[in-house]
Amino acid sequence: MLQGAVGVVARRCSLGPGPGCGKVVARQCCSAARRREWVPPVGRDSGIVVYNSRSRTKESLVLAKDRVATWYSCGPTVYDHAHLGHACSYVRFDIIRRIMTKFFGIEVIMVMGITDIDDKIIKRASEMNMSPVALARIYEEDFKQDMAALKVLPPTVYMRVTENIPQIISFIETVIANGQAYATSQGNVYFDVKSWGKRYGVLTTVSSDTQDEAVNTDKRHVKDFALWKAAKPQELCWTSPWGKGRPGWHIECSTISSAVFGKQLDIHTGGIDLAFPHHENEIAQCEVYHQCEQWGNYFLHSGHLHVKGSQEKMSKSLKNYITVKDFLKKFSSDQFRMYCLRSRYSSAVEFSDKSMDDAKNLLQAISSFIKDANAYIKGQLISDPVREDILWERLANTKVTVKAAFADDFDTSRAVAAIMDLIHHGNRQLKAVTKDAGSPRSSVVYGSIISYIEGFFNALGMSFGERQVALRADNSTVLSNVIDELVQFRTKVRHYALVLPEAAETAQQLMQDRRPLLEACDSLRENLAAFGIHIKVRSCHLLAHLLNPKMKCGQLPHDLR
Ligand SMILES: Nc1ncnc2c1ncn2[C@@H]1O[C@H](COP(=O)(O)OP(=O)(O)OP(=O)(O)O)[C@@H](O)[C@H]1O
Ligand SMILES: [Zn+2]
Repeated sequence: MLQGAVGVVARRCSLGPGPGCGKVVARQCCSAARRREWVPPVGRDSGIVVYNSRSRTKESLVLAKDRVATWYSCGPTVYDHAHLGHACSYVRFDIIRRIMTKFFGIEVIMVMGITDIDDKIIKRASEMNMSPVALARIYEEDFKQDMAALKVLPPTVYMRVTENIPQIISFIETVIANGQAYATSQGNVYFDVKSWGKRYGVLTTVSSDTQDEAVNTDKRHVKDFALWKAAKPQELCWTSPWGKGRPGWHIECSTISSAVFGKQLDIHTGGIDLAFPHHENEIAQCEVYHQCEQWGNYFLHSGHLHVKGSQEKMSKSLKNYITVKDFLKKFSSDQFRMYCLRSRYSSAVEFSDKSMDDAKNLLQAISSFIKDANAYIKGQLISDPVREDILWERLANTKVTVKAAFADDFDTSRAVAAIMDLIHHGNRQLKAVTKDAGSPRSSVVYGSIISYIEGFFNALGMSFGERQVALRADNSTVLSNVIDELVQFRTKVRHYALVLPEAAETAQQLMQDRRPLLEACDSLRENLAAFGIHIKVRSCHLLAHLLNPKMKCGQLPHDLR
């Protein structure tokens, strides 16, 4: 594994002279008025330079904890099949994640939020005459399957919005208590953008200074955005201090990220369309909630995938999309990955048959080189003598170029070009001849080249040659999600069965009534254990307390011991 240069980073404020500036800094050196400037975090330099949308320039990626990156990724809104635009964004970030892990030794802890309640979900569900939650579950599962088919590594955890409503409500309460949001008589809660002032507009140049009174709405100002939306009649909703309703879009990600990582977040990613307003609003909310100066140190945005000749991104609403499933009927995930590798993650890309042909041809060239080199090593391909010294040097240079390209904002196209150049030289030396002159074979250098090239592509989520692994990801992902659902269902049933009233007599009776539920949970746990699935039960003391603060462990139902 190649390791990036690391060192403790204690930096000078980049803002130049000013009160308190110019010395070795933590973040607080800059006045609020100039706060839109990004301040390098204190931590360890990863050895990678990234384009940071927060500072709008390339910066050294400094991680708060040595070789550990906390990463929040905005996930999909699950109301339809994923298309190639989504695939492009998630595959590109998957490549980045793999580069960080495999080439720079960084452990990535990634959280992805799943938007499983929103206007589009509600609309589609009503068209299909089903509940929004059921619809969302179907497309969430579908998304996970598509990602597995594209060999995108799952995040460390997926977090659904609907499973974090109490956390979202309490987050909003804090933003209100900190004076930056207001509830209206109609049961909506808005972020007060105007009074956030110059702090608004971190990622894009937008002004909060609008005099406009909002029309036909209960907002104070046009730019104010919803943290909580009052429910329309018949809509799925949750009870809140502001009445029945549901969360706004931006608050979901702020809450979920904060619930897992607190106020420390190294990397935040999403497609470029999310920079404004979504990420801008997430930043505002989190900085109010955490009362901090800089939430989210690095914002990385992927460029859009366009259909050739179109200015518009591939999108469901524009109906100009190809679903991942349809695409994979014609092409392989390796071919799509190669298509993605050929441009930098942040640039816009055109999708066309020609671009897929180019990706296919490159893969073909790599495969045929690996085949030839293998044949040469085995003595099935006879060649004139090889200049080994040149090849060893080429190989060493390629490794240096690849590492440098990756360290430069994950320049995958330069890295692939370096590999293709190595292949070009490898091929040039393999001059097939019909007559074996008995000269010694240069097996080791070709073996090393193959091993490096295969290692390179495997590290990026692809596979080549004889060692190609048949993926059975689809089934295993479905199974693992089914298990998740089952375990969650069991947890809910147990929690329900364990909540008892204070009055001892009623509690005893209810405990008797609910015993079958707990026994069923118990036997499910035992039965799953037979398949190697172990559900951990919470400690006896905690459960004892839940059940009845006075009850002793031995008195607990079987499942709780
Ligand atoms: N054409 C595209 N190219 C690249 N990334 C895209 C494209 N379309 C969506 N994304 C990204 O996919 C991720 C999930 O997006 P989301 O589920 O919100 O889809 P969406 O933007 O609603 O899609 P659509 O516009 O098709 O309705 C986001 O990070 C978004 O930026
Ligand atoms: Zn988000």
